[in-house]
Amino acid sequence: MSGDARKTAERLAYLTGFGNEHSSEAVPGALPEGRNSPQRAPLGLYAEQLSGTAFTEPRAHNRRSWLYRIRPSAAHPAFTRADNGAIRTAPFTETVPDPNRLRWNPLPEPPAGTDFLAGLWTLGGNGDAAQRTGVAVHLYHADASMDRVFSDADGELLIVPERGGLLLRTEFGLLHAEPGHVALIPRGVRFRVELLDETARGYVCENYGAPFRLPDLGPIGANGLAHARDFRAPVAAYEDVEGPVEVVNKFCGNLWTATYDHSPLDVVAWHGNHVPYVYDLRRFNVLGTISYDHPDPSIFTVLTSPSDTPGLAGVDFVVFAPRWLVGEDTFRPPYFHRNVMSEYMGLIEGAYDAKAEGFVPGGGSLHNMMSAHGPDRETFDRASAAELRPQKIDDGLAFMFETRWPVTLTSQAARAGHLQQRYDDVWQGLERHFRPLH
Ligand SMILES: O=C(O)Cc1cc(O)ccc1O
Ligand SMILES: [Fe+2]
Repeated sequence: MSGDARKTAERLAYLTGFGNEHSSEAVPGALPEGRNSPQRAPLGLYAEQLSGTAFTEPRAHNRRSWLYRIRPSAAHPAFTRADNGAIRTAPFTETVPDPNRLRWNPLPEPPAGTDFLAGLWTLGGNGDAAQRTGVAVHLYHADASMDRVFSDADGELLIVPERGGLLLRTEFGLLHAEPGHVALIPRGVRFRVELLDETARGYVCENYGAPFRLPDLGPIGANGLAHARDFRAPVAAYEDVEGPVEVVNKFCGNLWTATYDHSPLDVVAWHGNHVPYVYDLRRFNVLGTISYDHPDPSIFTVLTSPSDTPGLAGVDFVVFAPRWLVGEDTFRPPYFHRNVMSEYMGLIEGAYDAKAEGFVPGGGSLHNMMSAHGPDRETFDRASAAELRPQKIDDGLAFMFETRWPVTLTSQAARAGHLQQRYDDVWQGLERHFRPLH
């Protein structure tokens, strides 16, 4: 934690727009004009392409950036295996998939000196990182800034801070994320997390699949949900540091480490669309009913990672943001349901309208494929009797990672002391009210 880091974070400039062909140079003239790879790159820099999608993927989904750096990334010593800590990767085989409704309290305090990487704790996931399908759900709890640099070859990282601001120093420049924002680090991008407060806590969706993109809007029209212009990418900023820097690389489930003789955050200029970004969830344009019934929460999708079946996401990132409820003759909280998709939910702030108690900021719930869930008894009773005036829900910020495949727990999540033992009880006492007319 440092006051300087906070000042730096609060003064950052950004490039705006989702998926744009951005370009940025920290030193004038560092970006070549009219070509990507001139015979000699400007200012004695090395040109390097970073591909987040195959060269040949459709233009609309293609992600790549060109980086102009002090040393080429190739100039590094061999990686050797490092301890994986509490990080686990798909395929998840430590436990059998569990059909029960599950809920956790927040992660316990980390040992002093725990950085973001050491503080990552995997709850579970699905798919297979090496096949580039599925997700992992992680939580983190850290109390120290990273000295080392991390990159994840297995997937992109959607970081959802719940407590404590973060300064993300990336190859592309700096990003600032506070609770209520999300930050995305694309596959393979090197970064370091500095804490802006005493501790930092939150959630991470590691997406092995297709990069998150904005959902199509269909009949909604050209505007609404998350607006492309609200996504902020960094401007180029580089470290010119000679000297030992530990670089940790997550590859097919294992951490590997190498000590470089320079900082790999040495990109002086870049252009492209495979870039990190931050987004303030409070900018989400929440749409919902203005007549009756509770819309499906797909209406709250911020970002989606499509799978190979149209309409069936590898994972959707969904936010339950402050909004008005005005539905007439409508049970307004989330309905009872069973879903082919699997739902991991977390809470960034306040409360969630389907749960009166027990679902707390920093905690999470898992409602796996077809598991029956919905409002707890207290919420059901209250909402069934409520007077249906226009009502503002403005005391909470919850989110969901909704995935097409069941989430299998790690053994640490299945055995965790912070796993709630009696979650099923929230649906106890939902009495029968059935009264046949004769
Ligand atoms: O609370 C949940 O389970 C998430 C959810 C919210 C909602 O508004 C409708 C369906 C749904 O799965
Ligand atoms: Fe649900």
